[in-house]
Amino acid sequence: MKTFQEFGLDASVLRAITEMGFEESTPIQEKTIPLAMDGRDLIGQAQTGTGKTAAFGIPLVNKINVKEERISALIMCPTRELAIQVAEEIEKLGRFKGIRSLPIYGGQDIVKQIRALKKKPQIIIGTPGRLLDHINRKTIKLDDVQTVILDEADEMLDMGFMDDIQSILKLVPAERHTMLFSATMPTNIQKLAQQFLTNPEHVSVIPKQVSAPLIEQAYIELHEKQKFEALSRLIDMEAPDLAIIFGRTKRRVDELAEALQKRGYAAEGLHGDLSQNQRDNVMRKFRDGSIDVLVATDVAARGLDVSGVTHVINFDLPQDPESYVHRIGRTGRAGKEGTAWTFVTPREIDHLHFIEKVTRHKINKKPLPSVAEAVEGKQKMTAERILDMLQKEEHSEFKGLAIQMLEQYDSVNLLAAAMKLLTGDKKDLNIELTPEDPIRARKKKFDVRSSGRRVGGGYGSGSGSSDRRQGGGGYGGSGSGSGNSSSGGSRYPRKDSRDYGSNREGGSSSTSRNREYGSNNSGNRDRSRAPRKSEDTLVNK
Ligand SMILES: Nc1ncnc2c1ncn2[C@@H]1O[C@H](COP(=O)(O)OP(=O)(O)OP(=O)(O)O)[C@@H](O)[C@H]1O
Ligand SMILES: [Mg+2]
Repeated sequence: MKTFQEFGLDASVLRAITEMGFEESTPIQEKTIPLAMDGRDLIGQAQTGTGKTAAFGIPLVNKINVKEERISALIMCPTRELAIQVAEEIEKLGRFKGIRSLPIYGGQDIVKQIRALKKKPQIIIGTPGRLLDHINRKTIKLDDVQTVILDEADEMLDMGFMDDIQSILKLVPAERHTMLFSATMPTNIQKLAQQFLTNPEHVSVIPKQVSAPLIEQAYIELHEKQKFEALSRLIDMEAPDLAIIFGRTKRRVDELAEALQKRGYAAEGLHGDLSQNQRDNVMRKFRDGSIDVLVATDVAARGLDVSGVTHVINFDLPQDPESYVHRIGRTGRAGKEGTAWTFVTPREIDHLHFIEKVTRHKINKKPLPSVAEAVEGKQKMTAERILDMLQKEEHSEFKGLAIQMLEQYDSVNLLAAAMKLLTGDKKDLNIELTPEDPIRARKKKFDVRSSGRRVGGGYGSGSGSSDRRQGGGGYGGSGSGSGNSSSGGSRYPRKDSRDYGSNREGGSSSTSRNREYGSNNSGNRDRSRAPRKSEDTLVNK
């Protein structure tokens, strides 16, 4: 791997990279940075957690002229959380150079944003809907934009942002540098690239396995009713530093977060029905460790990067392999190890095997954790906490008392009693969650063709039987020929059960919302735009 010194970057950018603790470039960075520094348009594809943000962030920050008082770069992201996260990374990269960047997303006070825009940021990181709001209000002008980056482009299109993205791109001067990053390369992404990129270089760093290799994957077969008990035991047994638990619906997430709190875990829920403030708060707490369990819908599956997530638990099986890959990709990031557990009810086993097949990764079956294992895990945790305290030497005020007690009592008994107190008893509350329907593979519908398009193809797997009618320039089975309009019936409705609608920015522009939700003719998108009831009733049954 190349060191960052070898790219010929600005000293201030190098300093920022060093301060961020990056020593070597990741494969996607090694490939994209030189191309981007040459001003080449590019399409980038790489596994989760491999540094795609810095892959475009570094050359971008390197190139920006800090004297510029107008917006010279625009980054588009699908969700608010991602806009904030990407903005933070850009901010870090640009710190010593003095670059001004600003995230712009729906749900945040627009007046505040307008005020912040007056500080003349050079880089705007935004979600398409809210960006368009500002453009219409003339509070954002794109006349001087020289670089455009689309992050998680496939997700943006799946969320129905195609029209918005096109409107925005049409307003950016044609002479510009454009980079597009996407996990998959379905036809609509290829079309978008054709329309808006100039002779792009395809950069894909796709190993054989779809998911990051550092993630250990396991599943537990159980009944819906056993799930919560199993989860508590699993958390106790594994003692995660930080864990993300995925639930299928918003209701599920709310109930689960509350149930975990009742049991004494520091958990909170994250889904699209929360206000922006609430969402920011939850993410802040999770990042700073004041909660260690984040319960989320798929809203948190894409792109989110929280360091120290050691465990991902799929409380409910994800709807499709792609979602599985993104969910588990929240751990095992940046060269660290992680563990992913998935709960599967007996009726969902076929679907799990389908996920294994498409991701080409074996998911090992594990038994339900026993009470003994849970207890042992908790005890170990307590011992670790004590040793930790010992090392920090912050316990001197107790020493006097300890000496006194040791004169009267046996040391082993004393310590055991203290440990029991510290471990605490799990409150044995009876927790009942509303059951979710199982996901089942529709043998016919989950055919290789649709899977090849979404995942196999997207990750360049090109599994032998996938439909390759359109060849799909270098992306294996990507060109399955199921464009939006033709895909309608045969594609499985991957979004229907997701926390989806309100993940979009709650922008103030009703016009753009109408456009986003209403008048597009893609069967797939229309269905996913259905009212929230669809969350609770899986179409995929
Ligand atoms: N060269 C590097 N060395 C060490 N850490 C890095 C390097 N580049 C990026 N990172 C860190 O790796 C983590 C993952 O990066 P990032 O979020 O950009 O991944 P990603 O490829 O966009 O993943 P996803 O597909 O999930 O969006 C971040 O915390 C980032 O700071
Ligand atoms: Mg990313």
